[in-house]
Amino acid sequence: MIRTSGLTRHFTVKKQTVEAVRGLDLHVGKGELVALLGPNGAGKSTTLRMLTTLLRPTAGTAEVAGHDVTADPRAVRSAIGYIGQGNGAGHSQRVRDELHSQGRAYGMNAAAARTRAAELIGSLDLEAFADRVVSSLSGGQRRRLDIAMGLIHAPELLFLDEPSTGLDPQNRANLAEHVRRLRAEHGTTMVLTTHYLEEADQLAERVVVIDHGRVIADDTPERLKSAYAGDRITLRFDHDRDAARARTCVLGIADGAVTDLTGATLQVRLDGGAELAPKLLRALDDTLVPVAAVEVARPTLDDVFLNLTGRSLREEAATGSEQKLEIAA
Ligand SMILES: Nc1ncnc2c1ncn2[C@@H]1O[C@H](COP(=O)(O)OP(=O)(O)OP(=O)(O)O)[C@@H](O)[C@H]1O
Repeated sequence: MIRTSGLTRHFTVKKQTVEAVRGLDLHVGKGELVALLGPNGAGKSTTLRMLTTLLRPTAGTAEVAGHDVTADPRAVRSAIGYIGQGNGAGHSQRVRDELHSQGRAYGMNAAAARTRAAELIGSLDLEAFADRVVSSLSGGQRRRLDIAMGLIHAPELLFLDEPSTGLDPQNRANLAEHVRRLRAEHGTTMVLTTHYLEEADQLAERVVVIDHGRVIADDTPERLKSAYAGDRITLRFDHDRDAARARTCVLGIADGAVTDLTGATLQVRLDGGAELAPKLLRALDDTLVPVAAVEVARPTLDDVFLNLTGRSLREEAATGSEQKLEIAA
């Protein structure tokens, strides 16, 4: 469905070159559900914009739904759906009519467009404002309308750029449900970008981790976690010196463990943490180091990102949204 080779995009800003996407090789097969995961500015949207023909690559090639994005952008566009970050919907029409017009623009007949619009209004929970004009909707309501607009012609390949941004947890769950249904009922191939770790983890079968315009990992969430991040055991003590002694003890018995000591808290990363935790606690007990609390956590995709880059995606996402709020204010 998608095959890129050395896909590259540069921007020139005030005589400086920004290398937004650097030599991306990506292959997405029919029916796959792939998440592009990465921090703000990693190059996810630029990649999507090239694949959907909104932006010309600086170098490299991309074939989408059997057509070259540069040589045959029209054919690409008619085969795909795209739900962007901005809102594609106009302002003066009612929600229901907007959806209907979008269906007609994709060549659906009036009856089919109306039926499909009604279906999406129901499944994306748009009923309460289906007869209001678009300009009167809140940000979250517009987001849901954008999503319905992208789904109207039931495309075989759907791109979603940060689909859940601006949605409350309830609507995020509705969207996830809708995405799953599209897969199950129509075998729709989907590529979405996100910096919600949980979304990538729960929804995608394959996660492509992007950082500074390059793919740094590409696999199922489970395999990424087992390859790049061990379980995390957090041990808390009453005194800093106990934590330091515990670290020596841990390193003595857990081969390959990575430890992080902060005051009276010791974090230990290792494979098979759940099985090793009782052994660790027994060893600490034997060496008379009293443990105040212990917690074992399975790795997350954030641990994967942290291991690959030394940075936390969660923190970067938080900083990014703060920046956005400052700009908005
Ligand atoms: N039109 C543009 N002009 C100049 N620079 C751009 C343009 N679009 C993107 N960039 C830059 O390219 C880089 C990649 O941006 P991109 O929007 O693709 O990242 P992203 O991973 O989608 O981030 P986010 O999660 O914040 O949407 C960033 O440094 C960004 O500032």
